[in-house]
Amino acid sequence: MSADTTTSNPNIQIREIQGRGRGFIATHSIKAGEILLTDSPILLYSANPLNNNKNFCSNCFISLNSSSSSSSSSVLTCSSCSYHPLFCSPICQSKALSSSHSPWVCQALNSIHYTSAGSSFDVSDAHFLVAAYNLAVISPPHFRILLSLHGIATPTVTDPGILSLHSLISSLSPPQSVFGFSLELTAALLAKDKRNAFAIMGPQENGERIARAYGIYPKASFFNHDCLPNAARFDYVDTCVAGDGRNTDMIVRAIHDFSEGREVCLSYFPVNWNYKDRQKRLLEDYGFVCDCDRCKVEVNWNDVDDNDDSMEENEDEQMAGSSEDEDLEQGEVDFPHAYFFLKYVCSRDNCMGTLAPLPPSEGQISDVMECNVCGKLSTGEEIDENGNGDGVMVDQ
Ligand SMILES: C[S@@+](CC[C@H](N)C(=O)[O-])C[C@H]1O[C@@H](n2cnc3c(N)ncnc32)[C@H](O)[C@@H]1O
Repeated sequence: MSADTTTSNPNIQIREIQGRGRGFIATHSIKAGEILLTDSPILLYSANPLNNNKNFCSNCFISLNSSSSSSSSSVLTCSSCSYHPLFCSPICQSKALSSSHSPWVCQALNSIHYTSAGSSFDVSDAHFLVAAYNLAVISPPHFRILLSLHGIATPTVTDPGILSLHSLISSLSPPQSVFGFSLELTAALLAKDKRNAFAIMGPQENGERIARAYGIYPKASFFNHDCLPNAARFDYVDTCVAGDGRNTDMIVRAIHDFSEGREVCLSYFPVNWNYKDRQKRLLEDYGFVCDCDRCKVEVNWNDVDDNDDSMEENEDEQMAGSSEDEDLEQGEVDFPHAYFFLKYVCSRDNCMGTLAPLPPSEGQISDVMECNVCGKLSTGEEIDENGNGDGVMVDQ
């Protein structure tokens, strides 16, 4: 099955790249902050479907306390559900009841709700499978796209986790579709999810950001990984009009200028992860050994094997010593990518988000950087929403 590899941005194109499958290549020089891709999910499912629904709309995942959503008095529910998913508006309720929360999904999630305590399956994986088998019925073209994404299951499925999830879905009498229902299909779907799902992060009441939902994005799934990415993804789940279906769109922007012919890469996790954790995650969840420029340097660090904070320590050493020419030279050898952390990693405590400039305006690159985790806008100093340098930190 071939995937649709067209994009609406003529400056990037999906191509086959040796040893990396498909990926995005810049077909023109790219400007810092440029919007490279806007993508809508073909499938969304809650990160915590059974316990954490009261704060977010179960359809569009906007915060029910957000100024963009309806007031809490008009929050709607599904009368058939014992775990009470909530909807931010009549539009979301009606969309959900005919798609993501169809009668079969409703019945399946209720059943999972009753059987999940003490069971061996992962509830989030179970919810993904319910959403995916539902997609096969409500939107076969989208299901075909899901099947065309990267990720294959082993020919003989023996993984106890997959076997138990398949038996659970089987007991829920999934609706019939042209794609059928089989252990192989269940395993393939789980592989697609593992390789391609993006977490949609949003702030909780205490300000901490958690994954509210996971989404499969048909175009963004073609971004390969680099431990020093040149693009970053932004989501604005609480800042759009509830029910318009666009607040779960993902926007990918260039972090800095780069030239035609370069591959456009995201980092699949926060860039401050150390070498060992990065390699482990990439091998276990994505099936490859990373040999990017940063990994080629960090593989030689002595403390790579036994120090979990190796990257941070080397970075601190480099920054602390940078006033001395001699130390700087040594730091450049040990950690030539320190500039990335100084320039493109958020300095807010415990944030570690990636910074990219706001989109260029009339060809002019913006000097306002936005953090893709905490949303802080900054230039050299903190600035407010209107771009004024008054020392105010802006939460979004
Ligand atoms: C989200 S998909 C990216 C698109 C994928 N290359 C394709 O052909 O559809 C993730 C998969 O791409 C491949 N990949 C991503 N980054 C890579 C890298 N830096 N080196 C090698 N393979 C990579 C791995 O197979 C990974 O599981």
